[in-house]
Amino acid sequence: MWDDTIAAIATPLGEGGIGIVRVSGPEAMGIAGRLFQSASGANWRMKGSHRLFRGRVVDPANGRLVDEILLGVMRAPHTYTREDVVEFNCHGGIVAVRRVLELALSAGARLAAPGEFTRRAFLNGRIDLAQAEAVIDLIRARTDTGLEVAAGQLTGRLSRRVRQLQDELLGLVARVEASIDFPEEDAGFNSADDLECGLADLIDAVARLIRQAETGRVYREGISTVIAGRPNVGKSSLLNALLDENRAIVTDIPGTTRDVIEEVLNVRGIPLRLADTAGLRETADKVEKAGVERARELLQQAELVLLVIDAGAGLTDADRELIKLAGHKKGLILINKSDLGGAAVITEQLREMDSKPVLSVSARFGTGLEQLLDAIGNLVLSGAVAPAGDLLVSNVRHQDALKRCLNHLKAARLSLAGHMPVDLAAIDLREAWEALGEITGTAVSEDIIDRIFSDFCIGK
Ligand SMILES: Nc1nc2c(c(=O)[nH]1)N(C=O)[C@@H](CNc1ccc(C(=O)N[C@@H](CCC(=O)O)C(=O)O)cc1)CN2
Ligand SMILES: Nc1nc2c(ncn2[C@@H]2O[C@H](COP(=O)(O)OP(=O)(O)OP(=O)(O)O)[C@@H](O)[C@H]2O)c(=O)[nH]1
Ligand SMILES: [Mg+2]
Repeated sequence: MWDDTIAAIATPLGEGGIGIVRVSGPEAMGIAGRLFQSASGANWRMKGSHRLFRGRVVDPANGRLVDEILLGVMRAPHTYTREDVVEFNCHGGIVAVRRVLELALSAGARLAAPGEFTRRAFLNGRIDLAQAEAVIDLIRARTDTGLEVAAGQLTGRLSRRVRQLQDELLGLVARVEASIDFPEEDAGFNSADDLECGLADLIDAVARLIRQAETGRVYREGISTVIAGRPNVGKSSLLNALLDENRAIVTDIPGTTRDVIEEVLNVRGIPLRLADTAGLRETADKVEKAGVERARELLQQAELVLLVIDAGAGLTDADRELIKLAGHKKGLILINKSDLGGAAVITEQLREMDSKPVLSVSARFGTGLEQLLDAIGNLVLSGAVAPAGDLLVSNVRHQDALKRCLNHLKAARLSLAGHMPVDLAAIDLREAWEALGEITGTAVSEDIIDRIFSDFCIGK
């Protein structure tokens, strides 16, 4: 437990219905006592936990009324942080909420660091590290599916599975170590076979989680997608049609888009991070040139490319070059303006080039867009081994720990199969166990904890 008390604004700054200042720590009740006057006059400090009291916040320095509020009172240990917590539910607005925070700070609280409430929940043992990370994933989720994956991890689903694997692993370690201590009793082949079986099962289980992790990551982080192509082919029109709003400027003048325009689109539960870019061409215009450079960079970085071709213009040499440029990338070729005709010829020409899957669309008339969304979903989740409702590892840090775990398990299997000294296998199994512990936070450095929580927002 900590001896200091932290405070922060827990709601977004701006005009809103309610704004909350949250205070946690041993002095939380004392601070509320100095600032809050209950409307009923009753002594709120004596009345149970998890209650709301109506009253006002008064500046103790001058006795001036600051706001009429509801005070939430939650007593340790059954709180978010496991410490005493009070929440000032103020009228939403920048001034009232800031003033109440300032008063809490002058009454003895310290401004909370990003993620510090959740960090205390972790360090005080209410949640483990994977659950703490799920809190931020939940806040950042951009689709229902992303939310579902995060919410599952918040309830400790992933943590339970990891602990289960750790237990099985400890069982194996115990048996291996027993054979070190009493080698003569372990002469029988059966127990060695048993051990290898148990190890093989564990390897399968961990490998499965790793295979599914890619799907989890996609739901959590989304897919960076670039809409690229020659000028005037209808890239911005396509962005607008997909978003169903006039987000980007569309004109019939080639070179209209200069800056990158980014929006997130929910495609079958996957957050598609779409970037509309400047049409790719050589140009003397300084501004357009800068835009073209950014477009090229994005084309290199993006995970998915939607390469747009103008059906009315036919397949040009510049199109062919772009197709080659994007050759190694995951993506689709979209023949836009299919309402003008000519798409069939281009499709045939593209088939000869043996490039990416081809779809005909018309951004202007909205045709082919459903097929486009399906194709993107299939492409992104191709090889997906799990539906979203399954337990999915979605965090790269967890994925990385699982991979190291798997490597140690395989090393242990090798040394057992090669009849190496069993101590070697025991060491690898222990390290595999520790790699799993990094996920739940039982074996993790202060550095990693710092890095995880510094990514949170203030007040969480
Ligand atoms: N006003 C408010 N809303 C909020 C939060 C909050 O802290 N305050 N939360 C967070 O920011 C989230 C809710 N999460 C929470 C999780 C656990 C506990 C808690 O008190 N847990 C106790 C059990 C309390 C009980 O049921 O008696 C415990 O686990 O011991 C509170 C909030 C979202 N909404
Ligand atoms: N007939 C037809 N015209 C379209 C279609 N999509 C876009 N256009 C027209 O094509 C022109 C260019 O559209 P934009 O969306 O600005 O093209 P762009 O690729 O973003 O162009 P730059 O930003 O200059 O690279 C506009 O006049 C659009 O109305 C379509 O599906 N059919
Ligand atoms: Mg454009």
